Formats: sequence, C-alpha cells, structure tokens
Amino acid sequence: MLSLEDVSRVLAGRTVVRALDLELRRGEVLGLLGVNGAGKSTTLRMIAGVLAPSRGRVRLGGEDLYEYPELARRRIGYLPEVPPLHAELTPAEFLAFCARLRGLARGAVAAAVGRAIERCELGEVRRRPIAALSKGFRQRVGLAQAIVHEPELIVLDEPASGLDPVQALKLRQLVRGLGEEHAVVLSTHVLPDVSACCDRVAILHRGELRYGGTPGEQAQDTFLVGTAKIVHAVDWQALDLVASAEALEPRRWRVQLRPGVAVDTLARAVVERGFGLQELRAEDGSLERAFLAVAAADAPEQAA
Ligand SMILES: Nc1ncnc2c1ncn2[C@@H]1O[C@H](COP(=O)(O)OP(=O)(O)OP(=O)(O)O)[C@@H](O)[C@H]1O
Repeated sequence: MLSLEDVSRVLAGRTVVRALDLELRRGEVLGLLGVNGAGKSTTLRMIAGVLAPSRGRVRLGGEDLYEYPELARRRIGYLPEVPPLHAELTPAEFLAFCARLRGLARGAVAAAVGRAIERCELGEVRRRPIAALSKGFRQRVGLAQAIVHEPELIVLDEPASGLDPVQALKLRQLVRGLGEEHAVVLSTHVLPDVSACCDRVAILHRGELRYGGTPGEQAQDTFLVGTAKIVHAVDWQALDLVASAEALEPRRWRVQLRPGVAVDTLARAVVERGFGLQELRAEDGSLERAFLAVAAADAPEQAA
C-alpha cells in the first residue's frame, strides 16, 4: 500500500533523512523508533504527504504522493507532533470540519464524526470548546481528526504524548484495532508501545534506517531464568546450548541461546542439571537493547 523508494530530505542544507526504503501493507502497523533528531517526524511528514522528498518517491497504492497531492488529503490521516486544532470549535464541530475538508459527502459527516468520537472516547467533551480541554483530551481530538475520514493509511507522530497510563493503554488497543483494516505508521519513544501494537519496527538513526524487523524477533534467543539453587557462570558454560549467561541476581540469569536452540531444550537442561527451575520467560527488553545498540553505534546526535 505504501512504499518509500530511496527517499531523502534536505532541510537547512543538511540531509536529515537519507536513502530510506520502506514498505507497508494494509493490515500492518509499523513503529518508527529513534533518538531525538533521528528523522522520525520528517519521515512521517513525507509519508503523510505534507513534505516533499528532496529525492526518491513516496507512493500510496502505487501513485506518487507528490504528483497526486489529492491522494494524501482523502486517503491519509495524519496526527502531527503538535495537532493543528481549532481551539474555538468544539470537538464535534472541528471533526465535522475535518471530515468535509477530506472530501466526505455532507450526508456522511455526522455518522463519521460520531464514530471517531466514540473510538477516541470524546463523548463527554464533544460540546466543549477545544481550548478548554486537557492535554490528553486535545491529543485524542488530534487522533480523532486523523481517522474521521476512514483513511487507508494512518500516520501518527507520538500519539501517546500527553496521555495518562489508562489512556495510553486504550490508545494501544485502538491502534491495534485500526491496524486490522488500515495501515498505520507511528513514531514513539515508548518501547513497550511498539511491542504491544506494532507488527514491524524500523529504527532510524541520523536519518538512516539502521534496523528493520518485527518487535518480537530479537526476543526469541534471550531468556530470564530463575533457579532455586545458586548457579555459577561455569554451570551455564557447561551447557552447549548457551551462547552467553549474565547474572542479574544470584538466582536469576539472563541466558542467550545459540542460534536455532529452542527454549524447551533450555528448560529441559535446567531441570536435568538440578538447577531448580523457578522462572523462565523471554526477555522483553530486547527491543530496548537493539535500540540502544543502534543509538550507541556512533557519536551522539548533534543537538536537534
Ligand atoms: N524545518 C527544519 N529546518 C531545519 N532543520 C530541521 C527542520 N525540521 C527538523 N530539522 C532537523 O532535522 C533533524 C530530524 O528532525 P526530526 O524532527 O525529523 O527528528 P525526530 O526523530 O522526529 O526527533 P524527535 O524525537 O526529537 O521529535 C533534526 O536534526 C532537526 O533539527
């Protein structure tokens, strides 16, 4: 549905996004990660069709967004870092305005607004001026305007910004739900969000794609193992299936398996050696490690 082919963007004489290739299919949620200034917002602006690439092409359903800007208006929903809200309007008025702007027929507007209000849980504030809303509610209005016209592609720049933990959880569920019918690209600094609601992850650093994959795939070889007995590094080294083992506590280890070794083989070995298996789970911090490894790969990013 969406493809970026060799996309670069120069801003103020500096290449801030460089030779980016990305693809996204309907029904997929892609999470864009990167340190501050990595180029996430610039990439999202190009995907949303509000910024032209200096080189390369962004295509939606095979059509170049730069050549057909109308496509972006009707078929893409975009939540920028700072949502452009009309503070004097109520959410209901603002969403109706956005729906018309994006090409919805007059007769379809009320139902579309009702749906967006329900999905983003804005019912209780629908008739209050946006200026009077809390930051979290304003963020939800921003999200509602991005989905009101049922776009094929939804582009969300840090959608969890300003949301409380309850709302952040609901947002993950909403994004997951949206991802079933639409394609979603989002940027975030919240790594658990990526694991929870993204099918794929791309890590940008200094404007370049440094990692692309699924959020879970790095997690499959590293496990946290709790034992009843105190186990030593040599005990792990004696197991052929272990690539490395790091003590977190005397009875808790981070164990990385050699390629191709299944976790049940580890479980069996721990039991057979009499370590006293108490806990065994895939480490969910692996995405964080991949992220930190990318970020640490070269000198710190210049001040953005
Ligand atoms: N309008 C602009 N003019 C000049 N430079 C810009 C402009 N917008 C962004 N930049 C620069 O481009 C680089 C990438 O910025 P971008 O906002 O895309 O990064 P980001 O990954 O979204 O960062 P953050 O996580 O802080 O939002 C930064 O170095 C930034 O200073």
